Amino acid sequence: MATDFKSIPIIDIGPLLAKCDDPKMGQDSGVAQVVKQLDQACKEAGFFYVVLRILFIQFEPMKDGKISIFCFIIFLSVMVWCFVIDQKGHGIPETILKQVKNLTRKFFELPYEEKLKIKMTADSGYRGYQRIGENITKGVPDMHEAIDCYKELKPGMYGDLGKPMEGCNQWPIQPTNFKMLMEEYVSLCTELSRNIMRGIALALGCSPYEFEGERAGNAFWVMRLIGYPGVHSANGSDIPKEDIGCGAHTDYGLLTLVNQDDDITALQVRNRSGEWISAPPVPGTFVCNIGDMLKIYSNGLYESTLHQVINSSPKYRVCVAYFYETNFDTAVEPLDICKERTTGAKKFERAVYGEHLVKKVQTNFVY
Ligand SMILES: NC(=[NH2+])NCCC[C@H](N)C(=O)O
Ligand SMILES: O=C(O)CCC(=O)C(=O)O
Ligand SMILES: [Fe+2]
Repeated sequence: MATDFKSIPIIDIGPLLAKCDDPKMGQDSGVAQVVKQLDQACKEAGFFYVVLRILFIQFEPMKDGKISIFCFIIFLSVMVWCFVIDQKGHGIPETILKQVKNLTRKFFELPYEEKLKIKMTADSGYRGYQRIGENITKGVPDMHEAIDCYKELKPGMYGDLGKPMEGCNQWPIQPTNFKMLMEEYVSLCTELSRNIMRGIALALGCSPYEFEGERAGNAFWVMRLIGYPGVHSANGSDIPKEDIGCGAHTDYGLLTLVNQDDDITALQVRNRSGEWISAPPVPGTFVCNIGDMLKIYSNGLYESTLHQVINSSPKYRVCVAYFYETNFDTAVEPLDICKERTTGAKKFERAVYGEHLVKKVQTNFVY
């Protein structure tokens, strides 16, 4: 149900995060405002940015060179207060967003043989390193390399359903502290996603906990550390050859958090008339988008929007995408309240998340 959006909205979710553990959060006016913005963004684009903390870009009283001591003291106190809030762990500090991308870049800079030490195979549960062109989208090899990680599935945990994804993540020894940082990052993203999903649940007219318990109380997750080579002019030609870094696709679960490089615009989102709208980097934010399971739950009120990646810059682009999903074995069907809000009829058949994932993974990689 996407519209002809021309840009992707930016939402400051601070007020939602401040109240997200209060069962009465739905009655808070700050939360209500965030929920309204989430609802609109999910209906119109299926994509939005979340700002984790308000940044002071410009201090107004300093603009014309005049500044009173009083204003300056207020300014300093606000800065100190923001610092304290940050230390309390509301939101994810921008330094961690950067570190995760830096370590990812360092890994991709290693020699190919080194990267192959954690090579992905079907036997590794599709966990590990995939070379450029190994991931296939709609029959075409994607011009990216990546490390794919998934929440660990113990042998037999979900019977035959889980079998193809069973395995442990493969972490490189170099760069050092890789595993530790990435695991910390996953737990921060999991918590943040759960909280954003509380806002989305309210936006759909549900209880804030609609996507917990049986549905996503034991949320499965996926993380992809991705590198897209830059373009180079071929044989002295002035026209650089543009490759598709990642072909048009939708994401599979509930909500994706994209932590992209700060200086390259490459991610594009398709609107209703088929135009590709850029999602340029906004430092300190995540680009969030809706996955196939949320499209089903919402009976199409929210869509899992098609997107693709084209890196037409000469620079190598790094992106870390975290995917928050339902429980692995959850059978997803349109929620009653969402059927009422749409045509009344059920637009999608029930789907088991794990089956959907396995089908996708087995067509993405042909081993
Ligand atoms: N898990 C992902 N989101 N992978 C990226 C999407 C590309 C994948 N080959 C697909 O067709 O879906
Ligand atoms: O690189 C990006 O910006 C997005 C990657 C993506 O869409 C994906 O891995 O699903
Ligand atoms: Fe995606």
